[in-house]
Amino acid sequence: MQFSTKNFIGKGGFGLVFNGVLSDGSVVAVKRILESNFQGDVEFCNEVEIISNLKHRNLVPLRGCCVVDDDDEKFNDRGSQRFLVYDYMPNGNLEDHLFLVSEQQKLKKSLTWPQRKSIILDMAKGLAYLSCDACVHGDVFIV
Ligand SMILES: Nc1ncnc2c1ncn2[C@@H]1O[C@H](COP(=O)(O)OP(=O)(O)OP(=O)(O)O)[C@@H](O)[C@H]1O
Repeated sequence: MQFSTKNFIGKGGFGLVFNGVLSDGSVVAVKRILESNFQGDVEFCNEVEIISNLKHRNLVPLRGCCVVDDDDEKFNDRGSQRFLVYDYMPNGNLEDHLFLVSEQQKLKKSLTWPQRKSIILDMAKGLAYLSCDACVHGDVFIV
């Protein structure tokens, strides 16, 4: 399965993220998992099912997943490609808003302290919801 580079949004620790549109017209972010050979397809789908049932206003909704068998283009030792499909968040990532690194970003107004406090409280509410549901996030860092 190929994605056009013009739809590339960003890269994270686990894969590349592309912009896409579903048949119902909704805009999504599709993450192509690059390093997924630590678990099998069944475990992967089970975990995705659990996560897709989590609903909270401060968590990006996971719409679903896709596992494609592809022997020609191996992405892991099982020969399958894995994709996670999320609602598309149009305002960019939080790190860029917090740190305004690029020249283009520096032209924007930096977040005020009350805005930053509100963001961190919202993050804490999202994490509290996850911990109540006995999920381990494992990908939140304090910098
Ligand atoms: N749902 C989304 N909507 C819009 N853009 C997204 C979405 N998810 C990810 N992105 C973009 O893709 C980039 C990579 O996201 P990803 O979740 O893979 O990694 P990360 O969380 O930024 O980093 P890491 O996985 O290393 O912790 C993000 O920085 C963001 O710009």
